Amino acid sequence: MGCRNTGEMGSVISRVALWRKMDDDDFTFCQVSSPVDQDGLKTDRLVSDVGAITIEEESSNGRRSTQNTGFLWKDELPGDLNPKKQAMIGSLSFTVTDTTSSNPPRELIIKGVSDDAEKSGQKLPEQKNSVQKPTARAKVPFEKGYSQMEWLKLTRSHPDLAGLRGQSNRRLISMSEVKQHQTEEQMWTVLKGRVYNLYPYMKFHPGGVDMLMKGVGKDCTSLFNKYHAWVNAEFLLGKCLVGILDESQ
Ligand code: HEM
Repeated sequence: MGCRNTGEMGSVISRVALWRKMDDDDFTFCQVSSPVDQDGLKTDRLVSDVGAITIEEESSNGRRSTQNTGFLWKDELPGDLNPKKQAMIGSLSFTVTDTTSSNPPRELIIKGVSDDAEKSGQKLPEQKNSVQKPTARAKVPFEKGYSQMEWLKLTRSHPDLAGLRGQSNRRLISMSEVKQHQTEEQMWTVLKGRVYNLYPYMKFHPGGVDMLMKGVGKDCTSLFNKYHAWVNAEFLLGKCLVGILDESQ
């Protein structure tokens, strides 16, 4: 593997590529092609534009503006006392909300103004994106021995977490049958069209037993998605699969 230097590096910022030689684990720095010639993009122009973007913060009681200071945050007051931070990056300006601060809520505003529009004094509409403070998550400390790691270990070692006793887990199951399984050891739920026995997972659920109990005997898909759509339940509960929901009934 090698590298080429095709262009003259006229701009202040030179582009450097890190290449790893596959054969000897050695690392080499070298310049890569000129900003214009490879993909037709005038990247040196972009770099200089970036150097002129404005980042400014707007508080609920008004906006301050500061000069182009290059690609830097400008803090005129120390720490949280400073309601404004600003940096210039060409014709773009950013307003950033600090949702963790105890100050009154501020909004995130990202606006882009073209050089031409700026020069002609023409004002373009601002784009406002409100940033929502996430709701506090109800952390439930897990009991010793009931971490997700322990759960994964159990799924690998337990022969029948679903309680199938030899039955197939591809069987079609009606909703009324799901409702009947709300007993000790058989706590069925429907999640994304599949029927699971939640009983073995109860004490491992990071959201707590009470929360998971809300899903027993019914389709918990919407509750599940409300709290953690990103959780890979198919993987976590794979060994608890009892069957497939029969949606025709
Ligand atoms: C049906 C299968 C379910 C599985 C496999 C499951 C799995 C999980 C996992 C892995 C987490 C940790 C997520 C994280 O830290 O990012 C979690 C948290 C949580 N789950 Fe579930 N869950 C299920 C159902 C439910 C249901 C039905 C509810 C509500 C009724 C619920 C409520 C919660 C809550 C409130 C948390 C937050 C706990 C925290 O932030 O520490 N879960 N769940």
